[in-house]
Amino acid sequence: MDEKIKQVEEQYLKTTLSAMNQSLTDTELEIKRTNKNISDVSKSWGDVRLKTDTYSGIVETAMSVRQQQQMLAERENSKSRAERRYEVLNKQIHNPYFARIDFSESVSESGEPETIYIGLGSFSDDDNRYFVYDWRAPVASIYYDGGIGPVEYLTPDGTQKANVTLKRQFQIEDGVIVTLFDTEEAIGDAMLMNALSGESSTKMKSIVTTIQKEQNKIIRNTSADLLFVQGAAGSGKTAAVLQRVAYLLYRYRGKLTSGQVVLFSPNQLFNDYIDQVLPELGEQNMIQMTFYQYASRRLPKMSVETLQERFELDHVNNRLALAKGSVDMFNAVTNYANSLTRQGMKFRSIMFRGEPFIAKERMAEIYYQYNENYKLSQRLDATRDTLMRMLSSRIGTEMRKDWVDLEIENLSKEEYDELVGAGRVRMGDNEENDAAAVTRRTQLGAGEQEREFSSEKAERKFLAKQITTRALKPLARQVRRASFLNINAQFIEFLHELPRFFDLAAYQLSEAEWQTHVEHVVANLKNHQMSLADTTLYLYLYDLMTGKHGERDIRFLFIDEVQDYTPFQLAFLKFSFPLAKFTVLGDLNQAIFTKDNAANLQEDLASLFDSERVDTVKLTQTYRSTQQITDFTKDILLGGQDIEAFNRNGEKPTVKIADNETELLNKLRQQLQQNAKDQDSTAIITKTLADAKLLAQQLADKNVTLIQSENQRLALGTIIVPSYLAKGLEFDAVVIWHADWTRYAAEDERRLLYTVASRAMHRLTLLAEKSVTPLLDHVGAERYEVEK
Ligand SMILES: Nc1ncnc2c1ncn2[C@@H]1O[C@H](COP(=O)(O)OP(=O)(O)OP(=O)(O)O)[C@@H](O)[C@H]1O
Repeated sequence: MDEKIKQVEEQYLKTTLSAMNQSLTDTELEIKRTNKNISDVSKSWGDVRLKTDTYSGIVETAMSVRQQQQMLAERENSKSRAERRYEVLNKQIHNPYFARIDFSESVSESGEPETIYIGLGSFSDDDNRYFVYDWRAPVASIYYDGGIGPVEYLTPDGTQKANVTLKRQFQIEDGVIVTLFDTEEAIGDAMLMNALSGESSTKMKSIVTTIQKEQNKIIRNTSADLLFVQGAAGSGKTAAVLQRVAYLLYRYRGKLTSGQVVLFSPNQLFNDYIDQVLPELGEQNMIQMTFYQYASRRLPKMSVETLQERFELDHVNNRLALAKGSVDMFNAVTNYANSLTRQGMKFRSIMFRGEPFIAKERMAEIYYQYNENYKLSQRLDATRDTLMRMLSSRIGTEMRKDWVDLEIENLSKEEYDELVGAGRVRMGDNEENDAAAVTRRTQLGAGEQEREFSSEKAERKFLAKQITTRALKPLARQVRRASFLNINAQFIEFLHELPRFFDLAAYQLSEAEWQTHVEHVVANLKNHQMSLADTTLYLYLYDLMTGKHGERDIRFLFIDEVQDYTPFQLAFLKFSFPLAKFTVLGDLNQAIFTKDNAANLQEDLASLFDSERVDTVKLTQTYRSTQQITDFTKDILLGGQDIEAFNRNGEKPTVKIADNETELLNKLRQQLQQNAKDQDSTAIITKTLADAKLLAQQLADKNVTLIQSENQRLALGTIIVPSYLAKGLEFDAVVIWHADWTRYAAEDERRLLYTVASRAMHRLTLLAEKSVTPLLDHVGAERYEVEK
């Protein structure tokens, strides 16, 4: 690189850093100043004069307290703004920008090009001179989208044309330019290569400096209601989508908070893996959860099938699984619920002291007394109101009953005092002594008081009312929570009635087969156990019965590993987050739970949205693994043509074969030693949890961490992890344990083998007993080494 260019850039960096330093000093002063202001305001509390003798005095006091509070809040606010700015600047100053582009705004324009620098955040001085632009600013899109020459980029006001004359990339460390080079491509391969050759860690990193053109499309899409991202393992779906969250928070700043963005992730371990990316980009994390957490949280009394159970034990026949996970089934539930506006809602009597207080038959009469046009939610609200009124009107009769007399006679002194409110100290009376508390106490009058009754009869009446009201309280709660709806019975009835609403034959199911399955579901339900499919069905029915409208505050919803969701689950999520724009990421080749059933997922999902507002982006280039590993893993698949390896070289994958398990274990030990020597973090991936546990015992002498639950943390070094928990993660080196016919034989395990093998970044080893898995049948012999 020309020495002169270097000098110019060093000068610019110097100017930027000095402006940043100035701003840092100013901000520090501002923090100190607001700190002082805050302490001044706090001190001036003493000046608040308490005038509490007259009404106007109280009002005056309250106003003055209010004013002080407001002042304090404003100062605190500007303090936290300044503190945040200080924090950001402190980070920026080490690495203020990573790129420069020169461009003229109109393609035909021949004037002086504009120069902008792009960094993690924008920076301008007091005169509003922009030294650095945020990577999310519209104009920064040019950097990611193309090379030199004419480009277009989207601004909130429409498409803008520009002519790019220079693209320069920087690596700045601790305020010093380490490298800089000009490029004509979108993002120079050198920079990407540099990013990809590093070692893995237990935390994913942001890709802001090397976002690829296709990824940029995903990140900046604001028009689609459903953005479907389909891409091979390691093609940067997750990486792009996290940048997208950061982008959206910037694009809609002031209108969108991270609490309005939800990400559904494959497991908790993965949540832990990605939770540093947004903070690294200077944003707060969004809400992250798994579908299991979302569903099971709502059914605390049920034991909902876990990830492991779903993977290892849930083998209901495939036609059943397909039927239950279908959009047809979703529609069947909707239609069934609609039929309940006319008849068939199931109720539970509200019980009191062992007797029906309001019998279920009476409840049905009330529920169906409203006219036909009432929707389920309106019917429920009206029924609730009526039941509440019935409860209140029953207090009068109930309080004359014998049980009430008996309770009054048996009242202890404490219970009596409690009921009449004698000696009760009002909240806060003895706790605070600030101006607000004093004002409140003055307004409320004296705290402690004895209650006196005019006669014994009045006392009895008072007590009886208190006791009855207290006893009926749980019933009122039941009414409010609609627990008089018998959801379990309704769910079971729906299953039995299904043939009226669903074409079983379309899924090659006979009615007898279905009813047998229903018996099985009912038996499980009695033991408080539910499969994930049934849980979703149950919750949807429940929401329809109770007229829930979903969480309307959520604006963006992301689903990672969407191929492991059923169309039913997705339709349910659409129903539950009705105002959210969806971004879903998936790779049908990694469908390890839903297997072949995932084939029509994209169509099914798209059918839930306005077709005009569905966009699809396909990523074919993979970044995670070396060329050798990608070429090997894509051949495991039958249709892997769409996967392009990134040109990063490494060793070929190795298959190591042993005659028995003891020998296999020896080979594993040797491999671990080798990997440790090369400073690779290794994941030994087993098929099942049982395998992982056994192996952990066998390797007890080694420093290995067994990951057996998704609630654990990833550890550096060597880990043992069952296949279904390795989803979405990556490791320097991967060893597939028992890559032989004992674990990977059936055709439907092809995707599983691909999924686990594609976790490797630099080194992949398959350990097999006797012979390697037949699922390598399409992998050319030249793609891997064999060691016997
Ligand atoms: N533009 C990029 N620049 C640098 N690294 C990238 C880029 N895109 C992706 N990567 C890296 O490639 C690896 C794989 O990316 P990611 O995990 O997002 O892929 P994925 O498509 O979600 O994979 P999978 O389907 O296997 O979970 C990560 O280490 C990520 O940081």
